[in-house]
Amino acid sequence: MDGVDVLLPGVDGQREDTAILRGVTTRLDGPRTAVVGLNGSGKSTLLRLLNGLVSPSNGTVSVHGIDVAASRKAARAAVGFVFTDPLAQLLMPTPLEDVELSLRDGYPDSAQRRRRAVELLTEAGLADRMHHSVHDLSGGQRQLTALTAVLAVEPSVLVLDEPTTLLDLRNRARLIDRLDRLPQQVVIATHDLGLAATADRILVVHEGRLVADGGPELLDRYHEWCVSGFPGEEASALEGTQQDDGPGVAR
Ligand SMILES: Nc1ncnc2c1ncn2[C@@H]1O[C@H](COP(=O)(O)OP(=O)(O)OP(=O)(O)O)[C@@H](O)[C@H]1O
Repeated sequence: MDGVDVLLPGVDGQREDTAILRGVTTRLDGPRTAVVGLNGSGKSTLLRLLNGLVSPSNGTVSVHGIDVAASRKAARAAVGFVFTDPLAQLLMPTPLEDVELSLRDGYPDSAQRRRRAVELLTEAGLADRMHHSVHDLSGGQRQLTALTAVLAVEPSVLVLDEPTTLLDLRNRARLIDRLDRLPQQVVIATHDLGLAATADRILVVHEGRLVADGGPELLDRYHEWCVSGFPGEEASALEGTQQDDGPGVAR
């Protein structure tokens, strides 16, 4: 297991008896991985396998040597997950309380916990919103609050599902800069190809399969596939477009 951060050997991801992913075999060992694919291709399912939110119907998922299905609690501690919809994970009435909740194990002293929570929210640009109801925050402020609460527990892997959908350009740039400076391994599912381009590795998921794996240069090809059809797809939106599988195609 040395050097292996996240390993998915031959995983089939299943949700409520429906097979979504088929035979995904990969090892996510680089610092920044972006998962791209069309709507419904299986990106979120792939991400959810990493912390046991989805269980594989076949194969095993391990994160830093932890078998996710066997040790769900340990996997959830290791894998911080930021959902597309921040309200799905904000449990407390205000950002301050939510971040304090995340810090309860690491900071048993309430005054220290509060100081640390204020510090983290200030760093995230949320100093003037930390006492507001999370329901009164903008979508982007909620998303930044959720990210702050997840990072507060210092997970070793950070998984983000569509983290820029609610952000304005300034906060998007801030997020990209923040992710860039994080020590954690980061895995992102996104339709934001500018964000994906900041990753050192790109995985392309199509119809539940991992169809390509490569560096950021793969994004040009992915863009083309979105327009003209994926390798092996019979119907092509642009007739006569050459579909050269070439390097980078996983299968
Ligand atoms: N709980 C579920 N039960 C059955 N099918 C599901 C369930 N959740 C998702 N699916 C289906 O699994 C497929 C993949 O969904 P997933 O959310 O992984 O896609 P995605 O690539 O993240 O899509 P998007 O870009 O639209 O967010 C979709 O066809 C979806 O309808």
